[in-house]
Amino acid sequence: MSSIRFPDQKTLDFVAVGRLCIDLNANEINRPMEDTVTFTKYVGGSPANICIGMARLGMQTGFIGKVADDQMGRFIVRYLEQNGIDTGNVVTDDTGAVTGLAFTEIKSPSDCSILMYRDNVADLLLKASEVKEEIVAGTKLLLISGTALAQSPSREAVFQSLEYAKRHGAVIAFDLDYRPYTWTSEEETAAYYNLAAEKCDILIGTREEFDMMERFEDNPGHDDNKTASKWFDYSAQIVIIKHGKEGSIAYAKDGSSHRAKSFKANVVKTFGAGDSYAAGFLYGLMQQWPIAKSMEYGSAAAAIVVSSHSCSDAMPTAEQVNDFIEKSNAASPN
Ligand SMILES: Nc1ncnc2c1ncn2[C@@H]1O[C@H](COP(=O)(O)OP(=O)(O)O)[C@@H](O)[C@H]1O
Ligand SMILES: O=C(O)C[C@@H](O)[C@H](O)C(=O)COP(=O)(O)O
Repeated sequence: MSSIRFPDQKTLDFVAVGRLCIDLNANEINRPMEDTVTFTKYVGGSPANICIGMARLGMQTGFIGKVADDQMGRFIVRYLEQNGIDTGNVVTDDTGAVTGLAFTEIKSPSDCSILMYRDNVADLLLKASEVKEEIVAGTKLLLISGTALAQSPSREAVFQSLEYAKRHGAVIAFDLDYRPYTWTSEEETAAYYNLAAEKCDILIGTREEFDMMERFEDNPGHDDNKTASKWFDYSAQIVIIKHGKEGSIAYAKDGSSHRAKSFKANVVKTFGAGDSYAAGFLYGLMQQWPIAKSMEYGSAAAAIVVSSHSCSDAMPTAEQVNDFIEKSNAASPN
């Protein structure tokens, strides 16, 4: 059994809070940005991608965020609605803020980077007073994402969501989603990440992201077990540390640990791996599957997304993930 108990009698399974942006993914792959001239537009932003992933897997979902009052903002809201995501708490900015853009550079299947345009973005202007208590009260699982902690007022909006989630018994997952360019100081970053993490039941991050959080601590060996153990003194029940293609390791409050390998994939680009992994893993936990099976599901969803051109639009359905796992296991048993 999964060690997490989700509340029942809620109208939504999953609500994410944070950024709604646009990804512009290079069409000409395997070359630098300087030589790239055309891009395909997708909805992006890590929490948006995870929410779309959960919706594709059949979960009842909703989003708390802010979009620009422009064509891009309307494109985002329309796409969420087409995917059955409740947009009742997606607020439209009225200050002239813009939509965040992420241009992706795909130099090779293993060498990808992102060029972010994030000055005066609408997503960081979500206010605490704009977070509706009823949407958080009505969900089994709330996901927060670290980038929304980078500035006020979005930072306070995240803490308000956490307060509502605690008040109404929602399980809270934190995808660390550390994007250095959004932050001004490493000390400030670590302080706010740690304050938020103390309140969360599930922490998911890469080794590098946890290293950033351990700025004030002593873990010179970057020991995963040491990293995870600390959080069990707070609210955490599961801590996952991701290691890219090397797979991931989960630690649970009951003292168990679980490793997941990555699946073989025809990798087009590396981004999107973490978001699809989070969606697949959280979906598994919500089915009350054991942690190891949920991790396998997340890894399979990630392999599907890294083999595709987009992040959001490539999020798989449960049927696609099941089929992928079956075929992969048949091709290379164990
Ligand atoms: N090249 C790859 N091939 C197949 N699966 C991958 C690859 N890279 C990552 N994954 C899967 O995605 C998961 C998350 O990837 P990771 O790179 O650690 O996260 P992030 O995208 O947040 O940096 C991994 O645990 C693995 O299962
Ligand atoms: O999060 C963003 O703003 C950009 C994403 O939409 C992007 O495509 C990406 O980087 C996904 O990140 P990952 O899943 O952590 O690899």
